[in-house]
Amino acid sequence: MRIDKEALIGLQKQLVHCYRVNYYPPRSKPDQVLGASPHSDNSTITILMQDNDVCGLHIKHSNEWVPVNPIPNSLVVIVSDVVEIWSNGKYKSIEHRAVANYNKARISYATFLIPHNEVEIELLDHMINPKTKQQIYKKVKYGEYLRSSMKRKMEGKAHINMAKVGTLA
Ligand SMILES: O=C(O)CCC(=O)C(=O)O
Ligand SMILES: [Fe+2]
Repeated sequence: MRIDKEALIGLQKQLVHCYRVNYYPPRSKPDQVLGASPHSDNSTITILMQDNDVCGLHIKHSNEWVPVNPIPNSLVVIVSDVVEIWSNGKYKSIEHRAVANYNKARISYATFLIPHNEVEIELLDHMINPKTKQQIYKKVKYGEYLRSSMKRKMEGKAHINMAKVGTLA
């Protein structure tokens, strides 16, 4: 995003990490249950650790669900909504879901890096395309963005619309 590390940390005002452990019990009919519904994360970035040998995470790519199979001793870094807003849609938050497995339990550990509640997130001026000058996102207070997205049920990326120009918050 053509921004140095210190400035990036400054934009968050405070480095807050939220942590979630997801447990997907074994299923006899995995295609009839959904582990985690399609969503993008409302954080800045998410760092995910998955079991070394149990698959379950899928990302949406070109309108298809693509499995992200675990690579031993590796972490998955997920670009999330705040980066999409800062970059005016250039770096998109990735839509993902988790599916259950036949007779096999899975655990994933997610760390969400989020800005301080009072921080106003808005697109960075230098991320505006000089040709189109189009501004996709408006200024939103992170705490309000977080609360508004948590009030909704997870429906892909529908919640990021509240930060779009022309949408009444
Ligand atoms: O279990 C997974 O692989 C995904 C979990 C997830 O998307 C989340 O906790 O936000
Ligand atoms: Fe997620």
